[in-house]
Amino acid sequence: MSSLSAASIAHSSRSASLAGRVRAPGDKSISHRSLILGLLSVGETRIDGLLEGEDVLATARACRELGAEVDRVGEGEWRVRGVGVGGLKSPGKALDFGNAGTGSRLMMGVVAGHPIEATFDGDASLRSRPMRRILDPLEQMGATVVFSAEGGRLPLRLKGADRPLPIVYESPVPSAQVKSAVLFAGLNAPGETTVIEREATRDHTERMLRAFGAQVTVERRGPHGRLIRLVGQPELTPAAISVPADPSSAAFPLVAALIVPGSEVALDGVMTNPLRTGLLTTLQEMGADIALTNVREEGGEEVCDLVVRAGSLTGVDVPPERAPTMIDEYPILAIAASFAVGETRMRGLHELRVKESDRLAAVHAGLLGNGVEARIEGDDLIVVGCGAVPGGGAPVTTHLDHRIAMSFLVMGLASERPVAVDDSATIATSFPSFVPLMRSLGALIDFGEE
Ligand SMILES: O=C(O)C1=C[C@@H](OP(=O)(O)O)[C@@H](O)[C@H](O)C1
Ligand SMILES: C=C(OP(=O)(O)O)C(=O)O
Repeated sequence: MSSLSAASIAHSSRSASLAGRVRAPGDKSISHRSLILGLLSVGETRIDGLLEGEDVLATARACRELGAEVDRVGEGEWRVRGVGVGGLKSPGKALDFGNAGTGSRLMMGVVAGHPIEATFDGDASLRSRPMRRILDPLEQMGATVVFSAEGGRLPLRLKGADRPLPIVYESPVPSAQVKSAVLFAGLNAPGETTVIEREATRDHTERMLRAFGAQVTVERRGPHGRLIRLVGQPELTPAAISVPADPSSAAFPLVAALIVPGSEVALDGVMTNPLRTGLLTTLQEMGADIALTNVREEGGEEVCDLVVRAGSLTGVDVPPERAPTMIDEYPILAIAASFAVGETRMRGLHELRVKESDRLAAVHAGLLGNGVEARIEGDDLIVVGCGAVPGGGAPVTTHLDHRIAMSFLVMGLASERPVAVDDSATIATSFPSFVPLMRSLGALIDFGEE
């Protein structure tokens, strides 16, 4: 362990049964979009339950640079006084999005639809991620890349279109970020902007645009796809947004409760938008004891309280078409799968290779190191659970990836020996309260080497 930087090493150790009732922080996707739609409306948008993670804070700073007044008035309570579609100004300095794919890509769409210029930058992880998938449609709409690193990567400077063209765009990748960037650019284009997706991805942009007064229609297209139409140049009116708890963050205490024997944990107000529930479906197929109680609506989304009890799990086959509904949850599913009896095959995970890290490789390496049999076949990850407690004991390299850090810290709560991650600071990008929340349930997580 001596090769790891001491500052943010963390480790988790085998814990007694977890118990309690907690609420995961606000949804990251909705938090980014709340600020951006606030910027694009005229008047005051009031946000409650905003995720105050590093990724979202970078979006808040970018909104200020582009002309909005953005104020924090209490814990998770924010006010945005926007400038309206068409009213943005060029930022005086580079927009630094840190680790955030969503913030940077959605904001590229916003800038592309305005006659302004902005430089986008980020950390080493974000600088390595592909941006061509976003730049291709935005160039078709009239935006220009003034400069970029190799392959269209960050840092890059984008000049927005003087008169953005409404386009019909069929995305070659299943990505809510691509869809949202095109729709945000289309807001300032005359006429109808259309996005066709072969596989439906999270629809928060569509739902929230409607809540802010834009005309958006959605049709089914093929067995899994959708066609989305947006009428450009609306006057967006501010909305009051109550951000529901993030299912992608709730996934960590959820899986911890399943694998630590004797646990019973309640997770309050978890969003159950059907395009985000792939992990719940999969865990239930594995035999997990998860009750969905008190189903209700919050902030235009269905939410419920989950009651989770530890128990045995069985390996399953996860079909590729489910990937968009659980794309960020595969690392923690792989941890659940290592405690299950039998093989879990997760199919069609090519998109995992271009997240904050190559998650397919990072998960595979972490599992092997900690004594779990796993293999990669093409785009599939196969985890061979033997129904027993994994050995643990090996340090995990997180590659600036918050979900790798949290997943392996969960693994250590039920492994024979502690599991350490080399960088827990990265967790603050999406779940700054992860360690205290997990400790409040009884999880043994500590900083430094064990
Ligand atoms: O639109 C969003 O809020 C997100 C979309 C997904 O990315 P892709 O669009 O690259 O699949 C997801 O991985 C990310 O955490 C959040
Ligand atoms: C992929 C993720 O986020 P982003 O693309 O916004 O960096 C994530 O949070 O798992």
